[in-house]
Amino acid sequence: MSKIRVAVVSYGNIGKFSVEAIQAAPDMELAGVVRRAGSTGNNPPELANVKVVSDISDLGKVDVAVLCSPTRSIPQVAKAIMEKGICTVDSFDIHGEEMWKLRSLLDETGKKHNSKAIISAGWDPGSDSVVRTLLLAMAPKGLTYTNFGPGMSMGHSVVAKGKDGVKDALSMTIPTGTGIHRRMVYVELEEGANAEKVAKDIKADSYFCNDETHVIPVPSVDDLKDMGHGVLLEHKGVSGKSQNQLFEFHMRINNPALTSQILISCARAVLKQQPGAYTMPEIAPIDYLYGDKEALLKKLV
Ligand SMILES: NC(=O)C1=CN([C@@H]2O[C@H](COP(=O)(O)OP(=O)(O)OC[C@H]3O[C@@H](n4cnc5c(N)ncnc54)[C@H](OP(=O)(O)O)[C@@H]3O)[C@@H](O)[C@H]2O)C=CC1
Ligand SMILES: N[C@@H](CCCC(=O)C(=O)O)C(=O)O
Repeated sequence: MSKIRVAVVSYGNIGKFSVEAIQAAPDMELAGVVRRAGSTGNNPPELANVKVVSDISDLGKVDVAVLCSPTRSIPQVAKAIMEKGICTVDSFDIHGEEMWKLRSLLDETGKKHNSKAIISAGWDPGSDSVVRTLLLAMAPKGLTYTNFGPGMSMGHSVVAKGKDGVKDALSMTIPTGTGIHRRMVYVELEEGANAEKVAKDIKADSYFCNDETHVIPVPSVDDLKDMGHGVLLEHKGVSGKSQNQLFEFHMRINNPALTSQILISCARAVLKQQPGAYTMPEIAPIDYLYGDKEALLKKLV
């Protein structure tokens, strides 16, 4: 059987780990990497034997594009690629209304151009969304708390890094209980940058404005960086008419490695869907897996 040809779009943390996950997948091959600067950019040594382009059309046949660009650029990047008839997966991490807007946009695009997308497919949103869904099926009434970290939020770090005057940033998520978090943002400033203005810009951003946020200038962000993260998901509720059902889902992880593995599993699943856009809870879990369906189900069920 021919392998699924996968392109990685944007080569930051998630892009790098996505290339590794594709190389480790028995049913996939890397079609190439799409970067803003293409082959003329400063590409790292591990891409020496990989085709690097600035336009996905230069990669020949691509079945799925794994989008590893900053979340706020995803609507534009995904739409343009889906219009070429190529499927996409992304880890867009703005929950609620913004997620729904993206789903609606890509659902319409997919139905028009015969392409498919799985959106918001990292670990949160992503696999945690599936866990939250199952917990509700197990105890429909009750409370769910998602407690992150402590650990590095890639999404928050990208946003802080994007502010004027910031050379590099690390946003640490500190859980304070019942789904509430404190954000410790370490910033390496550009020469002459105004630390107060940088702090104000970060705290005003919608990624940060609802949480207690501290912005701390440091000489080197790299000296502090550790991409570990984790979650404790708690659900206490009612099954039928019986109270006090308590569930916990806990993991400690390398953030980009897990995010990328989930994106690659979604790259396999997306090809099995009808044209349109989906979130992870909408996909049959078996579609994420490599292997014979009957054999897998005999083992898993
Ligand atoms: N749902 C989830 O669970 C998770 C989601 N994420 C999401 O993944 C995203 C990427 O994270 P990460 O890899 O750490 O980020 P990085 O900053 O390391 O990488 C992003 C890459 O995108 C490209 N890029 C940079 N700026 C722009 C721009 N303005 N427009 C388009 N492309 C740009 C660059 O690649 P190049 O130079 O090759 O063009 C850059 O290296 C985050 O925004 C986060 O929201 C991350 C973890 C978990
Ligand atoms: N979307 C997150 C992953 C979930 C953790 C989180 O949302 C946080 O630390 O705030 C990320 O970008 O790393």
